[in-house]
Amino acid sequence: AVVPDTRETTAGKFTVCYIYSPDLIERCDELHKIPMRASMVHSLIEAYGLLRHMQVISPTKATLEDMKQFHSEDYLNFLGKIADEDDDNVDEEAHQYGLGYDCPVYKGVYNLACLVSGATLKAADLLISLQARIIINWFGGWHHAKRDSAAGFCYVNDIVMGIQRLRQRFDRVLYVDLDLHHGDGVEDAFCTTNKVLTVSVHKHSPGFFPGTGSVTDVGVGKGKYYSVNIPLHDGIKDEQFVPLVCRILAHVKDRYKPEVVVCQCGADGIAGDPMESFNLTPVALMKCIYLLLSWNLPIMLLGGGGYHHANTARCWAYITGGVLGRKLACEIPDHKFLMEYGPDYELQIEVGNMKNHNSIEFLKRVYKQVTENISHIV
Ligand SMILES: CN(c1ccc(C(=O)NO)cc1)S(=O)(=O)c1ccc(-c2ccccn2)s1
Ligand SMILES: [Zn+2]
Repeated sequence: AVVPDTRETTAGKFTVCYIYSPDLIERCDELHKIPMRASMVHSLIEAYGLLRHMQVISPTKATLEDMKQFHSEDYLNFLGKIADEDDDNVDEEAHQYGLGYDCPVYKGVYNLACLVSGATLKAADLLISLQARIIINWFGGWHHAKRDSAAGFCYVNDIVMGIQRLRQRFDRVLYVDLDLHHGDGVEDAFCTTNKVLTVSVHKHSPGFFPGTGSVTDVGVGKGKYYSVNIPLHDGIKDEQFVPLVCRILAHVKDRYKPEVVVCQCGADGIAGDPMESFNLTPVALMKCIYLLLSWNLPIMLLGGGGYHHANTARCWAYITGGVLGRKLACEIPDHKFLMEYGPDYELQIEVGNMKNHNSIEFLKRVYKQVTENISHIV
């Protein structure tokens, strides 16, 4: 595996920036589906002593103007209205903006939107200003949110805003989505342009959220063939996932010659996740990220899904250590959330024994279709 050098950059002492602020963590801890996950991720990275090897950058809140670059004013005004307690007819309108079940209405949601968007915009600004080559933001990666609605636990699409910001300085942006779910919100935002190439590898099965992202979904108009989808079935393991994804990414790199990379590293495909779909270990994500790092392009790593909180923290701490070229102890270090890592208290995640529904023939067919699509990239 290629490990990036940690030589000093021209601009500063550190090659790797880590986006963090207590306020950002507290807001993310309030997220309905992943309570306290943000604190667990940050605490484990801190407990492994990794913060001293990175430049820790506190994000600024996105303004309404910033968020209007992607989201509709109506939607943002509605999120703002929720913040005002006295407005009780919020519930009727809520559903038209995708708020309700999966994205519950709650008072702090506008503040969350500003912080989460600001964090990824800050990451983009750091890459644009050449202040660092690798930016880590485990509190972003909300890939389902649409221009005028929340979706799939995502209230705002920080990734789309970050990519739009990167486009002010870079001509061709590559977006890679390693989350279990199709990165539909990001693909939708850029499916008509050849200036952003989106690659999403995900579970694609009847009735599985969000249902989009088939291999024939290639983008439209000028964006045709600049949306790449790698649909998979339940049970895929590292040994099949890594060569498939890395070979496809290598083809994309050769054809598209991206200038900057954004990678969503959702951990809900890791064995043991309540989504019970893929059977990956963090090593699979790490190997895909090492390939991206080996290209020596400016890159932003984002979080995303991950519903086994301890495994998600294990995964992103492991990736953070890998990016820094530092080996992490197998034993989870003592820290505030140590008890969550029982009974083995180890960093490593054992692969599960679920059935693998991805036959060799199926994977060969997907690979053939995807590389056929990519061959049209000019
Ligand atoms: C809204 N859904 C999403 C949306 C996005 C994600 C995601 O992680 N996207 O990256 C996950 C579930 S959903 O309908 O599939 C589910 C809601 C609740 C689910 C659940 C809850 C507990 C255990 C297993 N699944 S899945
Ligand atoms: Zn997901």
